[in-house]
Amino acid sequence: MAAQIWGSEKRARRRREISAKIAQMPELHDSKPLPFMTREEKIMESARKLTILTEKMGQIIDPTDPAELYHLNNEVLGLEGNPMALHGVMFIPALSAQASDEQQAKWLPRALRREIIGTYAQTELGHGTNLQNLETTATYDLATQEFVLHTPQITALKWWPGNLGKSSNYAVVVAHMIIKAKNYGPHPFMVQLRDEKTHEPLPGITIGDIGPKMAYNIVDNGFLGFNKYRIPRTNLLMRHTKVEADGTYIKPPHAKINYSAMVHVRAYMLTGQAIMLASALNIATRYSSVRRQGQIDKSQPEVKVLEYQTQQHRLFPSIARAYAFQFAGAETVKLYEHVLKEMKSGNVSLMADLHALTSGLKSVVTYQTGEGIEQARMACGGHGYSMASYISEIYGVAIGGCTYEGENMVMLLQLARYLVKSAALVKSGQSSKLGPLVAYLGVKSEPTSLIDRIPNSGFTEYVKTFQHVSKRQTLKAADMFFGLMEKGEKREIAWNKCSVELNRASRLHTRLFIVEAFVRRVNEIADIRIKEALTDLLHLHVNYELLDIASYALEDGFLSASQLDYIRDQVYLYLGKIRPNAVSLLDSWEFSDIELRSVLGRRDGNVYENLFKWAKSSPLNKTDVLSSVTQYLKPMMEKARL
Ligand SMILES: CCCCCCCC(=O)SCCNC(=O)CCNC(=O)[C@H](O)C(C)(C)COP(=O)(O)OP(=O)(O)OC[C@H]1O[C@@H](n2cnc3c(N)ncnc32)[C@H](O)[C@@H]1OP(=O)(O)O
Ligand SMILES: Cc1cc2nc3c(=O)[nH]c(=O)nc-3n(C[C@H](O)[C@H](O)[C@H](O)COP(=O)(O)OP(=O)(O)OC[C@H]3O[C@@H](n4cnc5c(N)ncnc54)[C@H](O)[C@@H]3O)c2cc1C
Repeated sequence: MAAQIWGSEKRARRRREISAKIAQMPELHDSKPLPFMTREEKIMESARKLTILTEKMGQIIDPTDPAELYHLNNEVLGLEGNPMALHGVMFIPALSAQASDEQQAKWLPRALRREIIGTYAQTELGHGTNLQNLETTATYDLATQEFVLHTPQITALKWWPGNLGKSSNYAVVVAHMIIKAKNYGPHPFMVQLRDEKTHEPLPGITIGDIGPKMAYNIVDNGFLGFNKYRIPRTNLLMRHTKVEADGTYIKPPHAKINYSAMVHVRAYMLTGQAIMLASALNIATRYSSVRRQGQIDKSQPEVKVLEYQTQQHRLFPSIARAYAFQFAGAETVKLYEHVLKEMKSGNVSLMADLHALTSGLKSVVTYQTGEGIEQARMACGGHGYSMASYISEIYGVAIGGCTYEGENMVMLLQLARYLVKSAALVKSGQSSKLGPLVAYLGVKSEPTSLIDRIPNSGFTEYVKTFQHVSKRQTLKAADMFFGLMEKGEKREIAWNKCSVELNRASRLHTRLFIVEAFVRRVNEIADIRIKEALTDLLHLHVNYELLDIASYALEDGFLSASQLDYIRDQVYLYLGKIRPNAVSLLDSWEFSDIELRSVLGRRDGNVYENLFKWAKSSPLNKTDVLSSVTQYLKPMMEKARL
């Protein structure tokens, strides 16, 4: 199963080997539980481990393999981030996709050797979503052949970029490029921020940390201002766009090619989200098979809470989602790598499809991951609320994904643009022009669903039902939009008035893609035992998801009430079938105790003894009487007693 999750037996084996090596290297372990550290201590601890990793990485992993590096970071540095999180996630990808060969030769080896630390500085205090209205400017000075970076007012301060505040000395900065008074829109520039020797900010740069956040606090998300700060012309990233010495602008082959670093993260973050969801579920499911509370049959002893159907219903559909996200994520990364290769050689024809797909997936996956993690926390009762479970930290980090890389509503609307264009093709009889991801929009469906009506139909009738609701909602939302415009409404106003319906279409389309990715994977599996376990999970997935969106299929009578009863019964049937496999389905992800950082989710199940040990190690328990008591509470009580 680990081979299915991680992509191959070799990958699963390598992960195991890496974890085993890390287990033998105490210098790479947290020196004390992270929840007991201040933010400064956590940052220090992370930097300490990061430096050792930089030295010893070659002994533990193949540093050229991104999957091994990702695993190493997860184990050693953890999900709260590290001082170089954005260096790997965005800085290097931005340089790789947008810098010319010559620029790459100059900067990439230094970045890869970690001679410099970089980030991606795009979002500003006043604007994040609406990139067209960013306010930082890069004005070309023809006389000196330099760009002058400037922050015209407080809202133009870069705000949020990870590791910008304290760790990075370079950044890819996005600024409006102005040449001879003409604004060419946002472009990426390579900018040195700090002196390489002293790490002091360079003159003309104002920089710092934006303060503590809901989670992810090892990362120093920062602010950055420029006061007429000059960089050479050749620091504009010039793989796709060029500015010649005389100010001549050579435009890129696709208007949005400079957005590729964002698409990179959107494609890769799906597996990251799957891992966080599976981690929280692993903790909650293990704990649920240790925790005993109440009886189902009063004549029997107390049961493990995992025996309760409500507990299973709370956890198992999310287990199925974690697998589904992992499989859909693997497909997306493959597609991204393919499109990136094509893009580098000038073929931009697939960018729109990739953008639409990743926009929808990013939004649905982060939202459902958040839902699943929160359910996992509640499934642990009181102990889930303790930081000893570590689930609240996983939740805080995971839901950041709903916001970064494009706020979810906004990204769903990006997918909706693509769906509406596709709907227009269907309506004008041009279905043959539909891309493969939306081809189903042009296919006539049966008048009613055949779920429960055709024996041994596998998952076909489920997929057709998801296709039907997605198609119907897309065409309905598009009709609403076109109808408003026909009535004379301006395009943008009509769009806003339909946006809730449009986003519903985007969600349904994305959920269909996730179901199909899960079905494709299960169909490929040769090992009969693995196939059987995953088929059960897929049964739960399709039935649970369909029940969740049933109103769309009921409103036009595509599903009947009796079919709905059947679907509901299937959910209960598969909850029971999955129960014996539940812990194993999560243990198969092979998270080590070091990586999970959870007292509740320990592999050995020795929860109570370790909870007590953990509590005793709380800094508050260093003394029996706190100074807050001697200074305030004790005098208050004494006064009251007089
Ligand atoms: C581990 C944790 C790490 C955390 C890392 C987090 C890092 C960050 O958050 S970095 C900052 C991320 N910021 C964002 O994601 C900002 C979100 N905003 C955007 O991406 C854009 O403003 C966006 C896409 C919403 C709108 O862009 P805009 O330029 O205004 O275009 P818009 O007018 O809406 O669309 C124009 C066309 O471009 C297309 N388009 C937009 N983006 C892309 C793209 N990336 N690829 C291809 N086409 C695109 C649209 O589909 C549309 O096509 P059409 O006209 O055919 O329908
Ligand atoms: C943990 C974290 C890490 C980050 N890291 C980085 C980084 O490394 N580099 C970087 O540059 N940035 C980073 N960001 C910033 C992040 O990318 C932005 O916060 C994000 O893109 C959302 O933009 P915003 O803050 O402007 O939200 P807003 O757009 O102000 O969103 C507020 C509300 O307005 C709605 N809204 C906005 N526009 C529309 C619209 N057109 N239609 C409908 N509704 C709309 C949204 O849906 C939302 O409900 C990070 C943010 C976080 C939380």
